[in-house]
Amino acid sequence: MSFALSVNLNKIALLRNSREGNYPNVVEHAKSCIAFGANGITVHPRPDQRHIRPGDCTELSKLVKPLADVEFNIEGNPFEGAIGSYPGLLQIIEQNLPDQATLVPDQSDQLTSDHGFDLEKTGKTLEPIIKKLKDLNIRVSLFMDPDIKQIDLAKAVGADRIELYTGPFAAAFGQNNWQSIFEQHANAAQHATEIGLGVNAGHDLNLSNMTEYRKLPGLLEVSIGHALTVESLELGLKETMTRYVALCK
Ligand SMILES: CC(=O)[C@@H](O)[C@H](O)COP(=O)(O)O
Ligand SMILES: NCC(=O)COP(=O)(O)O
Repeated sequence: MSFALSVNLNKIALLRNSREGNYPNVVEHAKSCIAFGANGITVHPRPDQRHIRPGDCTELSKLVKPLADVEFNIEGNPFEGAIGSYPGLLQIIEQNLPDQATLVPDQSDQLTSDHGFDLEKTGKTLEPIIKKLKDLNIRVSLFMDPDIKQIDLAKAVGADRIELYTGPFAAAFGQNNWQSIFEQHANAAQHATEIGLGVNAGHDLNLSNMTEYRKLPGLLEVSIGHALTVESLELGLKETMTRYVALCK
């Protein structure tokens, strides 16, 4: 059992954006996360630019792409076009050529991601987008609920990987029904692996619930941001990263 840890920097950018200036510095923070063992850096720009901005993607891409063993992952809604100074997710991806693009079916005004794709509705529109990204040598992952039928459709539209949406697991963790939710995720992950899809996971994972989620069969990568940022307030970034790196082994 060993999988990659990609650190999501949205919340570092959110803190920076609360004032003028560049403090905390997102790129310096990325360097520290990498020095403490991160295998990847994730960003999820949104049209309101409340956290990660297009310029951050450029700077982070410059930092991460020359590093052989660290990946850059850009997440977001591919159907979001340009709004004001926001150029749209696909343009950001095409300009920065990340190792991985994780496509997420958010509404533009969503507080955070809260569901996977319904590919019966959006599969046909996604298919050419996925092909275009893959032609640019970008690995494409789709944000999905643990639903076998939908996962089959993810394979059919050409995705390389799925990212299982772990919000409901995280919300249930420690209560009576978390094991049954984990079971659903394990079945979905097993099935995805069997049909040739890689399995990533993310949303509200933390040091506590990762002690169980790390057992997911075939898990290749977790992306973690919100809790990791909060935990580092108490533990410090180095200790927090050290604990995550140990959980990912
Ligand atoms: C797809 C996903 O689960 C994450 O990207 C998460 O939504 C972080 O985004 P925010 O930081 O905007 O909440
Ligand atoms: N893809 C999930 C992600 O990047 C981080 O989500 P969260 O830990 O901020 O909830």
